[in-house]
Amino acid sequence: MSLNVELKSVARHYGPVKAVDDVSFSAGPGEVIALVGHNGAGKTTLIKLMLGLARPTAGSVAVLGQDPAAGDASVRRRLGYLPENVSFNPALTGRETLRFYVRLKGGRPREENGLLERLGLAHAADRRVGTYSKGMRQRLGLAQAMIGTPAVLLLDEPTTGLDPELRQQFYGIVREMGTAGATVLLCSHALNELEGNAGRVVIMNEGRKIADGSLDELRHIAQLPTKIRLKTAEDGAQRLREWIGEPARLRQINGHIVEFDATPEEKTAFLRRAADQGAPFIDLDMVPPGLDELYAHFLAGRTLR
Ligand SMILES: Nc1ncnc2c1ncn2[C@@H]1O[C@H](COP(=O)(O)OP(=O)(O)OP(=O)(O)O)[C@@H](O)[C@H]1O
Repeated sequence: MSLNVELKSVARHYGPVKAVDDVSFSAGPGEVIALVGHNGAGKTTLIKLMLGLARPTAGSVAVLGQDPAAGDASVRRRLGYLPENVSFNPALTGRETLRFYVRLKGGRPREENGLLERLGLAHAADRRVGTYSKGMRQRLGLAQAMIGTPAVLLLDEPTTGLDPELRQQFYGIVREMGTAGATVLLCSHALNELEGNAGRVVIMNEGRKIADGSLDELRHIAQLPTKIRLKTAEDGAQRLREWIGEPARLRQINGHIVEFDATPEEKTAFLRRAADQGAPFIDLDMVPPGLDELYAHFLAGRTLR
């Protein structure tokens, strides 16, 4: 598979601060990747390195096969970037703003109109940006990043200021971009919404990459327990408790719902036993560890490599 982004042992130091330290990372077409980490973990610096706005102190960065800091305009045109804090000239309309960026980036003539439509801003296209809500400005920022259908899209905290419905629309657009072959890197603190919207997660801590993989891969590495929640008939809780055994592990949620944590092996053994013996429950939910739990696990010091 060809790679759209390839970082090899990259470091970026600012005096004594190791903003990025020995990070290797590659991404191919169609990958939607969540880049997560505490404040100051090095996420924005990584994005700046990929944009060519910062040069590595050590190691190499290649985006679309080129050094992004070398100033090759053809590579820059194929990169889309939504900064953390978008700011536009409030006196220009949405359409004028986008038209300006389309020209700057060498986009298609009148490309702004399709983008305004796609981002749900057509109705406000001729209003001044100064009158836009935060969510509208954010969508205008995304439209700007999508000019020229970029092969690599770098989005820093893209859903800040968007309400839940707009967030869903936003992730719909991100999925479409990924399906069309773009590499999308989403930098965010909103772990719960990244789950299900990013196929791969990269966790940064103090400039270093401490985990990298799909949620399933990270779950496999972390070996965190799955929550098993069982529902019984109104009068069946006691019988279920006795059947499961190990009362100390059980959490009684209410009169007929019991929950416990199971390692991957215990989960399989439990399901086998339930199928063989006809367990006394009427419904079962299994909740695997979420990204927030995996994040906490990897930050606790168990590094991937
Ligand atoms: N131009 C700079 N000069 C000095 N230090 C810098 C510079 N840019 C970043 N840093 C430092 O490098 C570290 C990583 O910063 P970076 O902005 O990459 O983190 P981040 O993960 O994006 O954080 P946040 O989630 O708060 O945006 C921080 O300690 C920051 O203060």
